[in-house]
Amino acid sequence: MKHYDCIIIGTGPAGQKGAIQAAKLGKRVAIIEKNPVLGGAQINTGTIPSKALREAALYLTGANQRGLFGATQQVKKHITIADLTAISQQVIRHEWEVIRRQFERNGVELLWGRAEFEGPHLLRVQNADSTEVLEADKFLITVGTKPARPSSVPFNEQTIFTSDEIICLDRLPKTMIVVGGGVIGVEYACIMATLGVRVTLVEGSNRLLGFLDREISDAFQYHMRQKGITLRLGEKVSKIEEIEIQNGKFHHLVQAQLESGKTLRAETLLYAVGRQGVCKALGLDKVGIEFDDRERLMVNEQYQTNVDYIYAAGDVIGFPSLASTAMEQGRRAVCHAFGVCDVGNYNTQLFPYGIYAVPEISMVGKTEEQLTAEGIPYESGVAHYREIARGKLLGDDSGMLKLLIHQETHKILGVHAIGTGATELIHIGQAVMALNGDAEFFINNVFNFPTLAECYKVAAYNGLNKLNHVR
Ligand SMILES: Cc1cc2nc3c(=O)[nH]c(=O)nc-3n(C[C@H](O)[C@H](O)[C@H](O)COP(=O)(O)OP(=O)(O)OC[C@H]3O[C@@H](n4cnc5c(N)ncnc54)[C@H](O)[C@@H]3O)c2cc1C
Ligand SMILES: NC(=O)c1ccc[n+]([C@@H]2O[C@H](COP(=O)([O-])OP(=O)(O)OC[C@H]3O[C@@H](n4cnc5c(N)ncnc54)[C@H](O)[C@@H]3O)[C@@H](O)[C@H]2O)c1
Repeated sequence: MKHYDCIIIGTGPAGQKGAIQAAKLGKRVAIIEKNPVLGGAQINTGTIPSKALREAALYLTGANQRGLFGATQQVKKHITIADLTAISQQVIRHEWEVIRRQFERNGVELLWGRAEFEGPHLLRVQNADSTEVLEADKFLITVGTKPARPSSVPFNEQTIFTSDEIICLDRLPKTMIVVGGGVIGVEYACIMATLGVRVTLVEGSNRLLGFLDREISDAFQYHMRQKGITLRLGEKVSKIEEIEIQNGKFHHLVQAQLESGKTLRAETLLYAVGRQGVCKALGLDKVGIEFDDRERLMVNEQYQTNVDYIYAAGDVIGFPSLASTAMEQGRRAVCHAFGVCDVGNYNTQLFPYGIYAVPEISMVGKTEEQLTAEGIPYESGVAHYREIARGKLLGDDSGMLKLLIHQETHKILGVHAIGTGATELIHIGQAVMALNGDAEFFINNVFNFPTLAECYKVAAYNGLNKLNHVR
């Protein structure tokens, strides 16, 4: 029987970074993957495909150029699904290769098959050709999640689908209903609307992306409506079915019945109401680990499950369920497993959110609503892209960046941005916050010009000027 120092289950971002970290510590490490491709949701169905589709849509339609050059910059008149998928497949293939080479270079053994615990320290790996039982001192479970697929929804992969299948559509529909206004729902609604698809988005709560600062989510909802997206907020879908109507000729449509009595019809429907774990298949009863009703695992601050030699990281442990945080969790879990304590301070509250909608949104730290609820005195400082030279050059007149500044200490408590480059811009604020910086940092330092980073200066002036009147 082969023996390893560490076995990692799943090659998504949490597994990848955990495996490389274990190899760098000189450990004998194997990583197991049940799918025929590497990279998990990050590379194959989630982060990279959706972001590649977004880039392709923005480029081919010229949507990111319109402000400055007018609406005539469309690169291609009739955009086909083949144009879009060609671009994302190219990126996906490149990413597979990057991961494969990283494993090879670092001596990580890659084994293909479905992993299942057989007993303490024993894991069975089964594929179409063979079954093998492996032994290890430590394990890291990074099996991720899959889209929720209730049996009441008649999924057919072509007109009623989840985010796993949207990237395999064989044609661009004229109309789409998106059920769920979480990050997946809003990102795809924006991409499709950019491509000229008429989108109706149904969200159960009264507001999209309720974790965002209210001013930003209000601005975003305005943008979505401006793009022609119909928002049905505070509405729940009670029934989804395929129907056939005769209107001169036969049309196959999808019909969504809302609890309020409304009926929606479209050519296609994306169902994006959250994700579900895959722990049932792991044989966790053999090692004494339990999971919750959504098949998520509980871990402590070191990412240990209740069985101390079995760790878990990434989406399988729930919030915040991001590729970015999954990578760091995987690395930290392995460091702890092998007694490496010097992994640097990590403020688990201070990770950024990047939402690749159109426009981009990003945030780090607290929102105005949270600070108010916690009784923390703050002032806001705002910069609008239209008053920043780089914003004008980019043709983005509606972007903005907001700093939340402590009224007494001037420390930065939160940064919120919407507009071009928001997901990159946020890291300047994140670094200043992590280093316990204040608004004066932005005033007293010189930034490249013209850049969007100037927003930080303008927002700091704006906030500090307001505070001068409070003294
Ligand atoms: C549409 C979409 C867009 C997203 N966009 C972003 C984004 O822009 N930014 C961001 O940070 N995050 C984004 N995410 C979230 C991100 O993709 C996930 O947080 C991340 O992939 C989780 O990584 P993971 O390693 O935990 O699991 P996964 O990436 O899900 O990988 C788990 C792997 O484990 C394998 N596996 C499962 N069970 C077994 C088993 N029994 N044996 C062997 N292998 C097994 C699976 O096949 C899979 O390859 C997005 C997600 C989706 C769905
Ligand atoms: N850019 C990014 O970082 C990014 C992008 C995509 C996905 N993700 C990750 O993927 C995970 C899953 O995303 P998601 O959007 O599927 O889930 P989610 O849980 O974030 O959102 C689901 C939404 O559906 C709504 N909903 C539920 N039932 C409904 C019904 N019957 N009718 C109408 N609305 C209903 C909920 O109110 C909720 O707003 C997230 O946790 C996120 O972290 C991240």
